[in-house]
Amino acid sequence: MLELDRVTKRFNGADGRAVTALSDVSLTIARHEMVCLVGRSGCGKTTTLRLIAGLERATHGRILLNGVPVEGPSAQRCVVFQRYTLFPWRSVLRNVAFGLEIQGVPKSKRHAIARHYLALVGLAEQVHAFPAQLSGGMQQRVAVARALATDPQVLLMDEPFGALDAQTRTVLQQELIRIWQEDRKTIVFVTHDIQEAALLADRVVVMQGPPGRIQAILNCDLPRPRDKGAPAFLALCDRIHTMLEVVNGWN
Ligand SMILES: Nc1ncnc2c1ncn2[C@@H]1O[C@H](COP(=O)(O)OP(=O)(O)OP(=O)(O)O)[C@@H](O)[C@H]1O
Repeated sequence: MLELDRVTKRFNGADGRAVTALSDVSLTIARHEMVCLVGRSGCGKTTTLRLIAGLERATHGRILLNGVPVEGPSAQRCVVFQRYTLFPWRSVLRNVAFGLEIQGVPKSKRHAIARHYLALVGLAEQVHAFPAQLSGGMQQRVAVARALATDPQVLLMDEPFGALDAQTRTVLQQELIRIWQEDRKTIVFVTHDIQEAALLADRVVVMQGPPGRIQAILNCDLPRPRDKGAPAFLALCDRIHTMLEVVNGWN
């Protein structure tokens, strides 16, 4: 469904020298797949997401969604960033309805859709609150609901739970799996957290860089829900850890 075909991305660095953020990266992602990108800071994970989102253009190579080249942002490819990027002056309901408003969906319909997704992320009671009245975890749920409300084919998540405490993070991971199983989106998820990758992914893509490259891909075929205490889960975490260690010299 989603194909990165020999993608290279260069930026002009602060010192005027070119930085190769990605070098010749190829990856094919199936419909309904959950793929996690892992790797040390600077290896090109965010750049990969931004290219898929159409927020950046590849220097070389192509990105195809259903065979059609990605040439700019689209409601079909929605990003959830690490920090909740809500409009502070809009209520929760109107934040979630924003993308639909842009698409010209009538008010009653867009509010009904927004309420549906807010209920899905457990915020049915908070529809009239403003972002500043919510906790960080709640704001991030709103961001997830907003991304889902426009029914994108691909959800791009850039460490969406990275700023949250461990307990809230666990709740949102479980919710994301539930929503993904119900909604069957294709998800590309960036994380630094090995447990998170093991919990979520169908495949873990290990990157190294700069220049960013894919060094290894690991299939995670444990049935869901995955039990973090189960020996098979711990073995999977260990395999991801070992791959990162081998690729990046982590320990
Ligand atoms: N707009 C930009 N201008 C110049 N260089 C950039 C730009 N965006 C990214 N880079 C460089 O490209 C490389 C990859 O950055 P990227 O943000 O994709 O890495 P990352 O793996 O997401 O890192 P992190 O885990 O720290 O978020 C880095 O060397 C970074 O400095």
